[in-house]
Amino acid sequence: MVTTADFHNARILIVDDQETNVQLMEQMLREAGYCSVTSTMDPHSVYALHRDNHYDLILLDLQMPGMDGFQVMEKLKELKTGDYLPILVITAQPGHMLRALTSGAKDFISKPFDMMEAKTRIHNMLEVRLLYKQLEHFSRKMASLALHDELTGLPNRRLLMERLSLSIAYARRNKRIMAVMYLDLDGFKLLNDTLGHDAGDTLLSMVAARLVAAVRQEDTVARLGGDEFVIALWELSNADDAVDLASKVMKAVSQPYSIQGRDVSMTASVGVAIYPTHGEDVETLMKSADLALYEAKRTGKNDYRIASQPAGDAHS
Ligand SMILES: Nc1nc2c(ncn2[C@@H]2O[C@H](COP(=O)(O)OP(=O)(O)OP(=O)(O)O)[C@@H](O)[C@H]2O)c(=O)[nH]1
Repeated sequence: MVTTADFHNARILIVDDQETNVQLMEQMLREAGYCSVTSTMDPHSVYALHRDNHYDLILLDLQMPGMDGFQVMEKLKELKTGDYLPILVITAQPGHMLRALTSGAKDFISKPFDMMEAKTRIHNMLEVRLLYKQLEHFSRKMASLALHDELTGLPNRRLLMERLSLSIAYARRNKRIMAVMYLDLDGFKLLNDTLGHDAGDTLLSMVAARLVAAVRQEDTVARLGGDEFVIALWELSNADDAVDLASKVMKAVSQPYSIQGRDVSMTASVGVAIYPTHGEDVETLMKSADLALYEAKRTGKNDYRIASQPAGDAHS
């Protein structure tokens, strides 16, 4: 829904070579409650102004010397943002209306204009533009939610799988090694039970930030849900790097936390699987890392284990 505040804060640009017209329009918009109104008398500046300010409405005079409104609209199309161009043309020539509409204008106001009609057309156009922006924002959010964990903002399982596939393909082609690190917090349930779910959420977000800080930018830190995280290590120089990284990640997690004014300690268990030794595809690598993690948990937690063999071979 578009609120009154959205309307009042809408960014409006007036483009007219006649100062009196600009003043009249500015006054009308100000009286109607619009707070973010700017103007230009130079049609050549509209392209750069809109590129930088993303106006919600451009009130465009069609007859201007040097560059007319039609040329301004052509130029604006070069922005190629796939965006809705919010142009309302103002013209004294009835013959220009159809041409303006087919050139990209969304609506028009005829000069001399009736105040009420002009205000209503401006309001209606802004409503469409603001709804369009909300829809865009919403669909971006939905797309991001489909691939990210809402609490921590980290990639979710789906995005992790995509990144792992890419990482394995890269390692295979370049004859490199990469690794999957599976991490699960120790005794997280107790923290939830004693300090509450909100404190648990805060800790999960803090752990996420520490994991991201502990690895390289090209690595992927994902949250699978609950207190389970997986790190896809894009490329390793040698298998020993995985051991160093497991220690580094565990150390990062086990630094004290301050949550709701209390000092909280937490540790993690880690299982590591290395491509190609412990698996040559996503599924086997994940399974190998999971089994190694299970081993670290079983033998006392707060420790890491490197997989011993590809997951599928464990039962053979
Ligand atoms: N605060 C919070 N808790 C969650 C969330 N998702 C899952 N949990 C809780 O996380 C806990 C994870 O359980 P476990 O991993 O089995 O518990 P644990 O105490 O860490 O056990 P170990 O791994 O054996 O050390 C459960 O209590 C879940 O209810 C969440 O988004 N936020």
